[in-house]
Amino acid sequence: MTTAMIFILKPKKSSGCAFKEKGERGREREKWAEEEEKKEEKKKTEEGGGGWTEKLGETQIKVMISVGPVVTDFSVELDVGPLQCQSVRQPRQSCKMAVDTFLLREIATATLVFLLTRLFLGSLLLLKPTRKLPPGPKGWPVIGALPLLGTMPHVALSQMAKKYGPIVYLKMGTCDMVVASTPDSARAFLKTLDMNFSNRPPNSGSTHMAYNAQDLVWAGYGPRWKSLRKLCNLHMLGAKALDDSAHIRATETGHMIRAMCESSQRGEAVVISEMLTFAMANIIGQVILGRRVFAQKGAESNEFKDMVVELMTSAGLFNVGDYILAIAWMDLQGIVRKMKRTINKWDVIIKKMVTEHTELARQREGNADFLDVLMSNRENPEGPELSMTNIKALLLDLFTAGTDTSSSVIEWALAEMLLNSDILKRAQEEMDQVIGRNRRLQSFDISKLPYLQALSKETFRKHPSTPLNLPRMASEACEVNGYYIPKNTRLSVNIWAIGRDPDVWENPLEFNPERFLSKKNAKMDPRGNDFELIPFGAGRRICAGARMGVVMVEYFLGTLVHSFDWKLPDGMVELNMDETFGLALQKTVPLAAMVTPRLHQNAYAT
Ligand code: HEM
Repeated sequence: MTTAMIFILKPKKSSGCAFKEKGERGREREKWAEEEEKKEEKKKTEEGGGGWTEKLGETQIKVMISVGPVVTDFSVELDVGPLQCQSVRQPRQSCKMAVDTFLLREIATATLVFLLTRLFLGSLLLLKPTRKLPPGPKGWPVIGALPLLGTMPHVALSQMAKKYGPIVYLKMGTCDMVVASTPDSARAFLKTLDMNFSNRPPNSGSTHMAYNAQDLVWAGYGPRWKSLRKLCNLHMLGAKALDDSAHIRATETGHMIRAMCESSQRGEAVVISEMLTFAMANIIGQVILGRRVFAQKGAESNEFKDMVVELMTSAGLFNVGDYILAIAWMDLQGIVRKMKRTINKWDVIIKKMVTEHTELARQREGNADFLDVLMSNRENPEGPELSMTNIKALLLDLFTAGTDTSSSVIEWALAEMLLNSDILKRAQEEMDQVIGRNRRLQSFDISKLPYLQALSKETFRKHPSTPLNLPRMASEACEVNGYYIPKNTRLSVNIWAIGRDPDVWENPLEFNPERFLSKKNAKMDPRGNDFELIPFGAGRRICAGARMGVVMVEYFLGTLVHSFDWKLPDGMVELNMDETFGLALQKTVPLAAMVTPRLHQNAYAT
């Protein structure tokens, strides 16, 4: 009698064009995936697809094979002693049996029948007519549709949607990509198939700008992602945490409007993006590090702003090397070189922040900030441990996503109002009635300012700061609207096109906040529930800072509109409204404007 191990192996899933995950991240994801797989396995066995054995008697086992709805079974008589296991249900589990040569022959036959049946039925399924890819442009040999995207991919993809329909398929080098450009198609991916699209594809941005996806934005859908998101929600971005930091926003806005009054007195124009980035970075600095990161607006804060823009722009570019891995090393567009330069600068800043924070630990005793919380989670027995790299990567996420997105929305809103002074006047009149002119806006006023809320929504619609959402990836092959979506297909949702869709919005190119005062639209929630307006994406990977984003936009925009009259600098007759594409959509020419205080002078004192 001989002893043998029986393994019923599941065919290894193809990795498509995804990079292979390495080290800690890989192991962590594997563990999470295994648990998820166990749950899925049971479901799949019931739905069809797999093979397993059951003990029938002391010397007989039943082998069952299923592919789709078809189940085949046969029994095998064993010329052996008693079996040492009850059943072999999990494909990855092994079961030791004492078997003789006869048994080995039987098992070999059974395995062969299983594989042949699976192959045969599998190929029948492959021929099913439902495996039709969504329509899309043909593209070029080898590089596929990459050159068709140009420098304004959101615009090019929106034009393709007009030609091919709500879901467009593009072969991008060796990778598959689909783009959803209507509310219904976005819902199909981000809500109906949310779980299947809850991962982000690996790319040069996540590798070089997010410490190899060790952050929250690019983390694989797994325990570390869950833990980072929970910590952010509890201590920084959730409703309670935002209420707790209201005083920080109020103080920082005070600094900002006083600096603007000084610019006004000097007759200087205010550069909106510089001013807002300075204020927002200081707010985030106080929440995370317990201190402002810039004492004064100047060279240092402007350099910080340039770095945020650089990071957001290059991380959003379509890098040929991400789609044709064989030539990634050539870095044909020079994107990776630029990313490495930027991240090196960031790394110095973040390391300095963490070192200074550690040195001042004593002063914060009993008054922990967010970085203290993160540090205490480095050896958390109840969750995945956070490494120093995870913490640095998360800080980078929060400082970049937390400043550039909200400030660009506010900049676009002010630019639209400089083109249409009636909107500015109407917003000011509403605030004069509710708040008066003796004090400035406070957080609790916002719920009584429907026009201000409508103004924010209209800006989110026409100028979403993340035009193509952040990319997602299909974990498994699936079907959407009758089209076959292969495993590892990259998904972009054209939020920009949805906001300008004439089938959804009347006169979509017109900037008209009033559209959000009507019954149906007034209730529209930009935080992922109404797919006509999804500036923060939707589903389980929706923007972690959506609540903070809305608060920042409404509060800062309201304060700026209520506190000042606005006009273009003398001599400027036309306002440039061109966009520059990136992860966040920038105004190509930063907005500069002249401001005049319009409240009682005491209102600027605090
Ligand atoms: C107007 C402001 C903002 C806009 C328009 C915006 C937009 C977005 C979008 C579209 C996504 C991708 C969602 C998806 O895949 O479905 C995202 C993700 C994210 N955003 Fe924001 N964002 C804003 C503000 C913020 C703020 C203030 C923070 C934090 C300080 C933040 C942190 C994040 C993070 C961490 C993610 C990744 C979430 C995940 O993958 O689980 N965002 N944001």
